[in-house]
Amino acid sequence: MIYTVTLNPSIDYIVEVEDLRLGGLNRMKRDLKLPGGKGINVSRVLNQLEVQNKAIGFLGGFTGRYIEEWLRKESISSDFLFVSDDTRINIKLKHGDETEINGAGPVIRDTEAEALLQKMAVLNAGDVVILSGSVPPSLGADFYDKLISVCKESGAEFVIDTTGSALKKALPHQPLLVKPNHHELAELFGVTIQTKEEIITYGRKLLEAGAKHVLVSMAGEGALFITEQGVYHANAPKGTVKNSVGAGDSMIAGFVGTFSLTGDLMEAFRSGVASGSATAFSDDLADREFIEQLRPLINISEV
Ligand SMILES: Nc1ncnc2c1ncn2[C@@H]1O[C@H](COP(=O)(O)OP(=O)(O)OP(=O)(O)O)[C@@H](O)[C@H]1O
Ligand SMILES: O=P(O)(O)OC[C@@]1(O)O[C@H](CO)[C@@H](O)[C@@H]1O
Repeated sequence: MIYTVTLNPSIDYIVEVEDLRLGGLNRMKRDLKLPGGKGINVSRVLNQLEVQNKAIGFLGGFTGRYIEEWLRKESISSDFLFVSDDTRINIKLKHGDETEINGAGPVIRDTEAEALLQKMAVLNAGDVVILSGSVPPSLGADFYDKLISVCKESGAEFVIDTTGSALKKALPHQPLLVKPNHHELAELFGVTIQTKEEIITYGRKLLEAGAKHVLVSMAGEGALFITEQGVYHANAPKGTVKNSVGAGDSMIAGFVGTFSLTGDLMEAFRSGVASGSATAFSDDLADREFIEQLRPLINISEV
């Protein structure tokens, strides 16, 4: 079974304005509320790919109920822990460019945190746990360490999609996959990255530190896949970007979902890129039909 863990879900409030006037009254041209949070996005795309999975994490308040109801309507299996504070609302402002304003997240009490760890007792060897996104500040920076320990004790594999020291600390525990974008990779090492060669150099360092597979996404430039066997590049198809929020999560869903169904790394890579691009070219996350349409357009070559 694949589990996605979203410690800090959100309603993504997508707001489009014609011309952003800071300090003035702006009227929305269009707005849209979507369930969000990285693990939830991964679950929604896995569901499109008909890969069985369960979404877990914390939800709270009216915003949490909105997300729970949405997931129920999409028949996404979930087992969230309900907390007393409200799940956050993240603003995604489209004004020619994309500006994001993400909330810090609700207060999670110690008893609630403990109860989530208890839920993880269902894990078995062979399961894959996808740990994605930020950690609400009240949980403490080491909460991912605790979740990783639970995964390791049960023999489950884990994927981690986060940044900074939480990602660094996870590497020696041999995550099945890490997927920084090229900016996050540069930030992780405190460098600026200009070329594909530099991405490969720093991507390899993640392998050396323990990751089993490394995907470095580069938005419209596609992605690099770095493994013990070699380094591969995939192009991204061309299209009109509608909403790139969740493109990275879709890529993880495509990769992990296809890898779990086929065990084929190159097909998983292809599926990851097709899913990421299908989301970038959609208002909401990618649907199955669009992912299938883009899949043949992805060319993979060894670097
Ligand atoms: N402009 C684009 N054109 C085509 N494909 C795109 C574009 N942006 C994203 N993608 C696809 O999605 C994948 C992941 O995108 P990106 O590198 O932006 O990840 P990310 O920064 O983690 O995304 P996000 O944080 O917005 O979810 C890319 O490798 C590519 O396949
Ligand atoms: O604040 P975090 O947890 O880092 O990121 C949260 C978030 O920006 O990530 C998703 C897209 O990847 C959105 O659905 C959501 O709003």
